[in-house]
Amino acid sequence: MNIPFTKMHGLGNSYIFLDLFKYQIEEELLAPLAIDIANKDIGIGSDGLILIHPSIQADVGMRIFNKDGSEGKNCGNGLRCVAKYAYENNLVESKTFSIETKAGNVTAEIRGDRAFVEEVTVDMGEPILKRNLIPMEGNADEQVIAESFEISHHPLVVTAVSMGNPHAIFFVEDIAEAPLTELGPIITVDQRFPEGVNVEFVEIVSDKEMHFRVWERGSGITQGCGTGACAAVVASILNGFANKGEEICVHLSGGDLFITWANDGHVWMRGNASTTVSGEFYWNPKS
Ligand SMILES: N[C@@H](CCC[C@H](N)C(=O)O)C(=O)O
Repeated sequence: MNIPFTKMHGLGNSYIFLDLFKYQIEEELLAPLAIDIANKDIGIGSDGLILIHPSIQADVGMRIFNKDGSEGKNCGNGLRCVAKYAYENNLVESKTFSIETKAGNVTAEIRGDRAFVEEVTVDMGEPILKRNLIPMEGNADEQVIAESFEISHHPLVVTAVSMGNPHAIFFVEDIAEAPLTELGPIITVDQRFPEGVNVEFVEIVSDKEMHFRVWERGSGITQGCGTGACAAVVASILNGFANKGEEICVHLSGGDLFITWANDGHVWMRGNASTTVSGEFYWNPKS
């Protein structure tokens, strides 16, 4: 099979994008395709696969598959890339449009023109804080704010937030010393999170700025995670480290994102997106 693709990234969090406005791929091929195409040795190399597809309920649709072939419900960095692709490729008419995700519809706003989208702002909707909806085991209606979380003899403190996908946030004194490599792969599959979890370590610099590192569910360490940055800002406000209604700069390994948890409850994400290469992937599904 020859599969046309575009590789894009948001702050180094890279995905292979397939334009399903132009062709279709059978459903059962998507997970194995994600695994192969994301593999740097036999494929192209990326943190996963994203489908840009026609939508009935929105102007354009997005589906995201992690590197291990599992499907996520949302992807912040992917959304900015989808918005850039959709506008630059005339899939949408205006600079403000809706994108369907498995977690619901969001609204994207473009800064730039058809030749080059410079920046995208996304209204990510409201964070989900009820424990059973994150989901995390325990008392269904409670929120998970600064709760003791013992793992592998490490006495951690967790705040959990869903942005349509689950995030466990751990505040640390020094981001350089965060036990991401050691604990990321253990926490992400911890049974207290029945659907797994994206794991974030965050160092607060001030009420306007934080450092952030992530172990993504299904993909491992990545340069950044847009939904994770949103969740980290919500968690920092829930813990009293920052304020609602103020834009906060999140320093990810691959660059900066600007996040606001607005007073109406919606989370706004502002940042760039980049296109690196387009081509055809020659794929033998059986190999
Ligand atoms: N990198 C993404 C999130 C991708 C999905 C995530 N790994 C999950 O399984 O929930 C982002 O930028 O938000």
